[in-house]
Amino acid sequence: MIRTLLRVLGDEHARPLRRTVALMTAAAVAEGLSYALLVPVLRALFGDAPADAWPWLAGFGAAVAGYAALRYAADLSGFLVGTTLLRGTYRRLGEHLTRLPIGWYDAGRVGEVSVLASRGVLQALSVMAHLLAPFVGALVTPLTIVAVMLAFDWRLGLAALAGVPVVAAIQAWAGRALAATDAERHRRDKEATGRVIEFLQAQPVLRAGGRTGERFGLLDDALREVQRASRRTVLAALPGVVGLTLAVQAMFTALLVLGAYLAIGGGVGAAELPAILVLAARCADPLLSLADMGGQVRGARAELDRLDRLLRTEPLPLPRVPVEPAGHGLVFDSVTFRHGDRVILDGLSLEVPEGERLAVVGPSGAGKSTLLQLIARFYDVESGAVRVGGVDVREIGADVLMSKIAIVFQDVYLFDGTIEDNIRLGRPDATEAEVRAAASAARLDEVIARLPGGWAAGVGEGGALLSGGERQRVSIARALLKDAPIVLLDEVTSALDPVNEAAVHEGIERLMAGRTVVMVAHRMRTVRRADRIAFLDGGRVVEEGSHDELLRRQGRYAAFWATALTPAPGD
Ligand SMILES: Nc1ncnc2c1ncn2[C@@H]1O[C@H](COP(=O)(O)OP(=O)(O)OP(=O)(O)O)[C@@H](O)[C@H]1O
Repeated sequence: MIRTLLRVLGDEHARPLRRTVALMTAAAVAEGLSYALLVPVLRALFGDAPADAWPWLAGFGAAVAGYAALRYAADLSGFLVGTTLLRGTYRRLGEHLTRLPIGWYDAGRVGEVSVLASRGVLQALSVMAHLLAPFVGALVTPLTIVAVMLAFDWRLGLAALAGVPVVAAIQAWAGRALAATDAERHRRDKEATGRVIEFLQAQPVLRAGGRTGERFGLLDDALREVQRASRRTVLAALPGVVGLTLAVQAMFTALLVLGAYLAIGGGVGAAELPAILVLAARCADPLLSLADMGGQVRGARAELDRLDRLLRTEPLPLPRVPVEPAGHGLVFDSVTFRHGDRVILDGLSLEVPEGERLAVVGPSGAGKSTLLQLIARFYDVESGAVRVGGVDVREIGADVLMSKIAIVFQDVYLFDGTIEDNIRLGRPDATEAEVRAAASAARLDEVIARLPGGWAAGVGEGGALLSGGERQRVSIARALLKDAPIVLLDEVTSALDPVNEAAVHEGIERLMAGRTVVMVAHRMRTVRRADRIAFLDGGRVVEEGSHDELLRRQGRYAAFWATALTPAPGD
């Protein structure tokens, strides 16, 4: 477990962690030894010269004080290391998540990562802060006591030692029995969290469709399954707990009988027997707590394994020697890309010279958005290459690549802060005047003037307090502020009212000026702004040219607009 912990956290934490475990072990040994001194103390007290007990009592006091100091140092170190590790783990997890391909983030992952990041990491690392010291104590203190018993009377010592494999076997058996139910409970937990997130996010759709009750039923079922799985886990843990309790009591009874037998035969002094029984009782307590702690340690270990698996998911490989792109032209060179088994782009080749505006048109699902995502390296291609400024995007440093690209997506996500905070994300070191200029260029002034708090008004989680068009304008201002030479636009005006649409178009026109642009277009008005159009279908570019050229050709592009512009019956 310590090895997994170190793999998860990195070697820089190895020394403090090892020091903490060493302190905990020393404290546990000191505890065992302090109990052991009871034997000579009692022997002297009940012997011929009770005054001989004084030095032993002083030794006992010193041992207890030593144990207390070591325990304090071990607990403090465990707590400090635990909190440092917690911070380090969150940072490591955060950094790793930002490097994973966007394609990794499917719906199931959201639930999984939420559970892991909230409860999982805490549970895994609480072991360090709260559980490791008692756990080490529960193992090491009884072993020390057994060693001392061996020194006093080998027969009683051997009898106590015989219990060690029994306890270990019961612990291992209980662990195996629980592993399956633990995994099932975790799976149910993840499912339920996914359902909760879906239920919350889909509220507008559910209410509009009158399906709230139905989906709540599914959520309720998932929560009931969690409850059942938890009950199964508790039931599966029961034989282990009862087995351990019985084994420890049986050991204690056996020691009592053996001790009495030896005392009657004169093999053990009458004063030593109670002392040895006190030691045996001190052995039993921590062993019994093992059953309880074992479950928590196992749970923490399972979380740690999950964290380890997540951290070992391959991020997009970073270039060993990053190359600086020379210019801002774009090239797709025989690019093939799949989502799972499905080929989305099939040997696609395309060129966008620096400063040109290319519109990508095609039927739904043709891979238009995927094309944009490959330029920003949200995924790596299967074969071929995407080049920016003549350099394969895999050879460009991630920061450099992202600094060259501004993206305006269909779905705009705003963070719960002010409009200014959200625009500033485009370039955090921009001056206030620059942020305001970007806001004006995206025609956000009128939106800000309407908001009760003006510039200081919050936009709500996900930008919920703004309309769709207003959110689009914020994302355009963000892109304007970024002032990147390449602009990627995923059709942004599909569902806007005329006022918002005009404002958004105006912002976009400023955003595109003098830059290399690739825009996914569903509207004729957007397409006509492009220098060139690529019509995508079946994973390839099937037609390429200007709007007028392609219309004259009377091919797929012309047919596409003819269908798109034909009013539906009843319109
Ligand atoms: N993360 C994903 N996992 C699996 N398949 C995906 C994923 N993202 C997209 N796809 C599939 O890839 C195909 C291309 O998607 P893409 O979004 O690029 O199409 P598009 O041409 O932009 O479509 P639209 O015009 O409808 O937005 C679609 O069939 C989609 O179902």
